Amino acid sequence: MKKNYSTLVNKKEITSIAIGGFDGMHIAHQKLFEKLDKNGAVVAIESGYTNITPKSFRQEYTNFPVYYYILENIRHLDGESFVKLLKEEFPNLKKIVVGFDFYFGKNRKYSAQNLLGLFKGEVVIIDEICNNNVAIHSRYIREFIKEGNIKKANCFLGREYKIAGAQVKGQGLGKTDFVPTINLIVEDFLLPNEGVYITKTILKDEEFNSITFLGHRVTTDGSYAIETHILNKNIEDFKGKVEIKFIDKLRENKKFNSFEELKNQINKDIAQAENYFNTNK
Ligand SMILES: Cc1cc2nc3c(=O)[nH]c(=O)nc-3n(C[C@H](O)[C@H](O)[C@H](O)COP(=O)(O)O)c2cc1C
Ligand SMILES: Nc1ncnc2c1ncn2[C@@H]1O[C@H](COP(=O)(O)OP(=O)(O)O)[C@@H](O)[C@H]1O
Repeated sequence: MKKNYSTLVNKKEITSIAIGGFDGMHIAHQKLFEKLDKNGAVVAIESGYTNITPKSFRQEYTNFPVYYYILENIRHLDGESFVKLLKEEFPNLKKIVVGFDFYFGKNRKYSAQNLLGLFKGEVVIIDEICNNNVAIHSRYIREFIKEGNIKKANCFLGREYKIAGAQVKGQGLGKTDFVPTINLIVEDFLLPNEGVYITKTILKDEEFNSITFLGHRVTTDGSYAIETHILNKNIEDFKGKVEIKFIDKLRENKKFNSFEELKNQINKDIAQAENYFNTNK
């Protein structure tokens, strides 16, 4: 896990910044961060639409401190005022790093190229970063997650897609009729589509191999649930924060004619997940 800047470093010490939305903190974003010096910082402009790394979750994926600015508060600025604001915020700023498609100011009128004339310091513009000729962008990662294409999403992220939530009470059926699961409620994060996933689950900083079901429990009460079963471990009444890292999708959600059929399928899912973990140690 990366640093947690609960108290951010003094902005006067910052000499370089990377600017953007940075939802996902994906591979291309990390390429920008590589151009920062040791007193670098990430300036994350919050659009309100971030759902891969929502709110303050971006800090987890970089060692540089992340400063958040609300897009609504700065989108009206002209080029000079935007650069002036950056200079006021970071008085010792010497270098700005942005990508080829960075636009800012009123009506996104100003481009990365305009920064070269506006900022009296070094401006680094990163060329488009691609994976197999496809540009890496958070909008594509969102599509992959939504369609359950976790492998592709992870490939663009450069890590496993992770969501966080809080434990909630389930139907109480898992333990007796199926397998025990931790049910959770997730806010802000984009959820993969309905189905069964090979996952890792983090409980109180400890990571466990797991299998996770997301979807409407069409075989039981029909309600939407996110529930994770920790493999080969008995977890008694866990309460608190739950994090889930997605590895791959196993199958779609399905309605079974009996609890017994669902239980048989769940056992098969578990065997498949175990097989994955045994062969990918
Ligand atoms: C690995 C796994 C796969 C599951 N697959 C399905 C499914 O395909 N269809 C379905 O209706 N419910 C499925 N469920 C959800 C069960 O219906 C659920 O675990 C059960 O209703 C118990 O819920 P509870 O934990 O709230 O008591 C699955 C659960 C797990 C753990
Ligand atoms: N594929 C990429 N190649 C180069 N730079 C990129 C790429 N994706 C984003 N950037 C840069 O990273 C910063 C954050 O961009 P942002 O718009 O938040 O990313 P995304 O396009 O993934 O949503 C911007 O300066 C942007 O120009």
